Amino acid sequence: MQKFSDTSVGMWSKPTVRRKTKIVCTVGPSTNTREMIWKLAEAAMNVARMNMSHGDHASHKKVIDLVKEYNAQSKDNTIAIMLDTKRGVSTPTCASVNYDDFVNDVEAGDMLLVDGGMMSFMVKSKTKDSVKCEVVDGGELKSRRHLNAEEKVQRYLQPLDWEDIKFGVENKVDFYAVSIVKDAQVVQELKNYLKGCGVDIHVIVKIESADSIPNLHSIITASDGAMVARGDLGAKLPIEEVPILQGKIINLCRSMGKAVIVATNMLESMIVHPTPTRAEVSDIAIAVREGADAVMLSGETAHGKFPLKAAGVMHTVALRTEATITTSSEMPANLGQAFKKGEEIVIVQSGSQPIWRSQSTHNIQVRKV
Ligand SMILES: Nc1ncnc2c1ncn2[C@@H]1O[C@H](COP(=O)(O)OP(=O)(O)OP(=O)(O)O)[C@@H](O)[C@H]1O
Ligand SMILES: CC(=O)C(=O)O
Repeated sequence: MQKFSDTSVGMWSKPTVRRKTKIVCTVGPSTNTREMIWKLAEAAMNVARMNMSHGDHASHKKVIDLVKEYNAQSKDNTIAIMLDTKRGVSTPTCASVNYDDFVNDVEAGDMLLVDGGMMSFMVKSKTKDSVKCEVVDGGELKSRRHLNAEEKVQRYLQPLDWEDIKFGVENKVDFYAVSIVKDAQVVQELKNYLKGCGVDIHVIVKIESADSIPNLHSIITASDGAMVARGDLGAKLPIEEVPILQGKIINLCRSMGKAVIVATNMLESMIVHPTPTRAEVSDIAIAVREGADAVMLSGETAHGKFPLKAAGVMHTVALRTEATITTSSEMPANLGQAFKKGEEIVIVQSGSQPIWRSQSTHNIQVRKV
């Protein structure tokens, strides 16, 4: 059990000035109590994310109920609920992968990246149900680490994903974040299913594989928004491509009137330290200036020592950065282009979910017709 030295919520009572960029907080062992959800909600959280790689349905249901309880009693604040359907891997002694076709999808010579590239294994041989590897970059294999097989694992919705999706429908969540979407078909399949269930759950595609990059436009068109999942992106593509892709995905989403979340490592050092690095602060400010609708905390709020401080830093940095964005000097990239004399334009208030856009600086998207 974690010991929390984070008693700092009193430092920032519920913000009186409205922040426009939304904050997604991953709820985990550090924050899954009534007290912590209340404090996070009052401090900064707009969306509670549950990572289905960890915990079980019973523990996630408890969090969903607490968030709904908070919403029911709160007069002026609503927290949205997001299920991240990603599934994890491994036990501490012998790695096992809960991906059905894993053995068929890898070949001798493939490099497997573990825990966002912290370790790598080269595939040597395989049997009907196991894969033998040589350790290339070693390290400590903790439980439930992610494993990426470079470009080989072609992802589609797995039986376990469907269990999570049905769980989300039963519990009326607001968003799914769907992992490793290779093409728009996966999104369509899910959207059709949700339509059949008569529920209004928005689908956020996680852009986290090189495979999805050529199909970005169609994937995002089919979805309600995208998440720049920098952890996996950085494990599968050269790391220097990540900030470039972040800018591209944000611009694309904005030009299409879709929500966009920037995720992973935003305040990573605050998992163990009470203050962030200056680089982390800049990272949040850059995402806000680039036009992200939301920024996300992962381990910082899920299992960190200072979840409330981390949420507070994200709040103040986003708020301060927004104050420097003026519509005259910092118009979205697509605006100048759209307003050429003689061209027809449509102005759309993007996103039907007020949780994302109603108070956003980035809420008006313009595109050519
Ligand atoms: N519901 C939970 N129960 C237990 N631990 C959790 C839970 N949610 C998150 N964690 C812990 O917090 C860490 C960070 O959460 P996060 O959602 O970033 O997951 P991740 O496994 O690192 O990867 P990803 O974000 O790529 O899915 C996890 O690795 C896990 O140790
Ligand atoms: C959030 C996530 O899944 C990633 O960054 O890979």
